[in-house]
Amino acid sequence: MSPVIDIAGLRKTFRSVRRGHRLALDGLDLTVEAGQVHGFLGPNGSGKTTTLRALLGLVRADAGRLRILGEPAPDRLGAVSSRFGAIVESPQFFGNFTGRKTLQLLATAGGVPRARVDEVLERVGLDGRGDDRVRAYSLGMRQRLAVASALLKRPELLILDEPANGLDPAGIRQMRDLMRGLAADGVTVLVSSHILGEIQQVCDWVTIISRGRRVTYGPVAEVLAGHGRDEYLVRVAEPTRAVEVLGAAGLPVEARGDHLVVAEVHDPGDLTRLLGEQGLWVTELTPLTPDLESVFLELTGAPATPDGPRPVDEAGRRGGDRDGDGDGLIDLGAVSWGDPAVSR
Ligand SMILES: Nc1ncnc2c1ncn2[C@@H]1O[C@H](COP(=O)(O)OP(=O)(O)OP(=O)(O)O)[C@@H](O)[C@H]1O
Repeated sequence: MSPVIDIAGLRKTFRSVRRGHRLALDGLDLTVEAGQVHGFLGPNGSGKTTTLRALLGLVRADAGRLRILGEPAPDRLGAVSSRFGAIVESPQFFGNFTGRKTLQLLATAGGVPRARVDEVLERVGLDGRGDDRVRAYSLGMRQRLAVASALLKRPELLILDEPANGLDPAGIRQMRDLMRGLAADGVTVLVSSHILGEIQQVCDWVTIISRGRRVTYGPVAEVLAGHGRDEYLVRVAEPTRAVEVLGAAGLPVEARGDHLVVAEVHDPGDLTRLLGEQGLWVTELTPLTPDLESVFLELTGAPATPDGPRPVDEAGRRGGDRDGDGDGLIDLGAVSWGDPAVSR
């Protein structure tokens, strides 16, 4: 089966008279197979949003292959537009409308039966709040409303750009549960995020990019294992003497609290034998697996920072909302229907 998203050699340079040329994508590759919950990670400015915008026909790439659901993008997006949903821009909602009314309007515009509105409200956990005005929604609820709108057409693929940005821990957890639920329903999800702990919990695959290029990809567990440094956490009765013994054997060792961290341990049996021969009995021995945060830092040279694109609806609050009362406009294009034509 062909990949759901297949991007190869994608290049994009932004040219501006004032700021000159900026290479945003430098031959980027991204492959997402059906059924994956695929994390798309990279530092600020590494090209994640530009990649997604190019895929959706919102920006024109200079070179490269873009395919979505087997069709070349952007030329044949129309043929598959009913099969995917995307939240890549900042959707703005009209604050005076209820969540339900908002979705009903979007359903009508998209030719979706209105009965579907209740289903998606329930799917994103807004069923109890569907009759509240959007202006009373928290940021997390607005994010979930945006996801609900993208789900109206029962997409088999959902593309989410920074869905957890700006959310508090409870909102992040709800978004995580929502993505897990979608995955359980068989929806393929491509999600970009800076919140790597979340990605590690939710995604089974990951692609990490830096400066417009892919630097690693694969199943999360494999990517983490591939960057392990054979480190072990050791607890031993006489740590000071253990440091001497291990150091003399050429193993890098450092004290961490009342434990030792020993690196370059290819066989943990060697470690227990070395210490045991000196009468130092190991009471605890735990392999240290790197987390996504440390792998990300190692590969990109940059920490994952949370100040990415504006979260859902904030654009409406900042710029599109002249009287400052939280009313934005419903922007059908912002919540992409998989038809990039309306978003341009
Ligand atoms: N419309 C534009 N005009 C000029 N430069 C742009 C434009 N859009 C993006 N860029 C530049 O392209 C590069 C990649 O930006 P992009 O928004 O794709 O990165 P990103 O990985 O999504 O970053 P973030 O996580 O901060 O959103 C950056 O240097 C950015 O400044």
